[in-house]
Amino acid sequence: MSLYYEAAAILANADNTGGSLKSRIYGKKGLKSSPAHLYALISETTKWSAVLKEVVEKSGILKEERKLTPLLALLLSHDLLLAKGGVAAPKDHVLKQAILRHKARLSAEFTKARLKAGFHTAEAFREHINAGSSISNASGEHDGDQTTEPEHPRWIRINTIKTTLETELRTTFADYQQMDSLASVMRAPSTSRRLRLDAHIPDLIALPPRADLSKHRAYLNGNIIFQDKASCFPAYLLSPSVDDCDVIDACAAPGNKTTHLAAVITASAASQEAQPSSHRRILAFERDKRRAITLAKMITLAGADSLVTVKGGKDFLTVDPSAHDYCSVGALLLDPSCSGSGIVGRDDGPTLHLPSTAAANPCTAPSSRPKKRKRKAPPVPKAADETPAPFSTTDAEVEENPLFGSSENTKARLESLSSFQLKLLKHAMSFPAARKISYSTCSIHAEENEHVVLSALQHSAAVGLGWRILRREEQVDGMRRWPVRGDVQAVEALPGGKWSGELAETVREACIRCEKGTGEGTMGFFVAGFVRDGEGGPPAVREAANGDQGAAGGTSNVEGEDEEEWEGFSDGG
Ligand SMILES: C[S@@+](CC[C@H](N)C(=O)[O-])C[C@H]1O[C@@H](n2cnc3c(N)ncnc32)[C@H](O)[C@@H]1O
Repeated sequence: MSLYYEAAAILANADNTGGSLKSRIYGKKGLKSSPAHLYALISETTKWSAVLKEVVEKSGILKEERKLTPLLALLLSHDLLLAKGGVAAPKDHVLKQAILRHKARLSAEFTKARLKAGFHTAEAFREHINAGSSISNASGEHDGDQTTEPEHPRWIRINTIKTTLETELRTTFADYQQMDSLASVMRAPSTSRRLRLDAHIPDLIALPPRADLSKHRAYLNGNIIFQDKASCFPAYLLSPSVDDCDVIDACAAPGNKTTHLAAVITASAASQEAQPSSHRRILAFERDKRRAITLAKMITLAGADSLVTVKGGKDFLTVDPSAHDYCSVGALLLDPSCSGSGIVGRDDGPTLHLPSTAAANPCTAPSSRPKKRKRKAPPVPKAADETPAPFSTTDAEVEENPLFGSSENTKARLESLSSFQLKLLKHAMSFPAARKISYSTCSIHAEENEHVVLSALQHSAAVGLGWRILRREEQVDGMRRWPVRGDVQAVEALPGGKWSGELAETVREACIRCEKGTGEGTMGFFVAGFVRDGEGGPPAVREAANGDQGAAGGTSNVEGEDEEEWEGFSDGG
């Protein structure tokens, strides 16, 4: 029986493997247990670990059972108390016997913990923990659906390709009350009928945290799309006009920003009485073939097929900007793979709470059992009271956390990501007719954000081509009004940088940041816009194009394919 030993070893992560829990389990060679079983056991145990820690400590079993490490005790007590099939081991197995000896005591402590948390039934307790809620408001202070801390709202983008805000307010949200403040929505129970029209992004609404519309017809038919507010910034900031002709989404899957772009373009064409689909295209690149399939499905669901051409399995960096097909590309949206450090629920996902070996049942005598162990127990990770568990199990699609590991790993990873991101940005700048670019990440790290922007701005090719930052006062209304701007220290701290004074302030003001965990209800995010002034532009270039026009500056970085891997889609939903 290796399940519990294998699960403990994975949790301990002694070899410091990077990546999400899922990728670490499924990528591990030579496992005896089923990866699915391991994953379920570890994630469920982690979810319950705050409760189980207390149960294990109060029962005093760690003092009595020398075969049990804190990790094994957590995993086994989880299965004993909560798994349908109980402990998954033959009845004479040493671990099963060790935990079963204390079944009555553990069950009693578990019931005490439930009652202390204010739940009169096991089902209610289970629901509470499954909803990702903590037990910090225990001790009888449990307040039902009402939460005390602001949570992340459920952001809904109205898909204006298929419907309108007014129509949805009249139908899908007919029985909802429009609130004056986001706070009153963020603090409301998930089932409450409250909404808030967003103050910055058109056609975006906030619903209470965890509001579940996933089975609603409006969601299933693509009239509404779940998309974090911050994730709506890039397409809105870019706001390509009819004059911008074709638009590239360089890193498109799963397609939140592509479909938003399509909606923005459709709206701008309607306001200018132009026909979007007859002249304009969105070219959506996605180098991962599997993810390109998801992208295509999302585009169809959003009703954007006539506008979007999916370039599935195609690496944007290998595209020749001077090729005839791209001569009318006037705007590019770049939302490359990043560390994902801004994603809500990534670093603050389920935390593993380890029972302390020092905690003993005051009624239990210290163990006199022999110390000899047949099997070397896996090393014990730091208790999560000090350090969060190195993974998040919040989103099936967002499954890499490349920054897990030592600080050297983090530094190296950030360097590799930012050099990939810069390469992508410089490549985008080399499209001959391009006049607008938006660059975004769901990272909170300056290395992936302000530093990439500044490095691009001071790159000779960008300077030669006339690229500059899109200043705050030039931005679309909602972005201009958004209060959180670039980080001053990040701007001034660019290694080897010359950014200070007025110039630095202009760039800092131009950069847009979102912070997670604030009353704004966004994830951590960064976006900046670039523009190029001057003559030319897509229609003129298109007319003049003869298929062999060279890319000015020739910065198409196709050499040395980037080693960067898929880090997960940026939106967390
Ligand atoms: C952060 S996600 C994009 C999320 C997307 N913009 C959205 O809003 O739904 C980055 C995506 O870019 C893809 N990607 C990374 N490098 C690429 C490249 N060089 N060319 C094309 N796609 C790339 C990844 O496979 C991944 O699907």
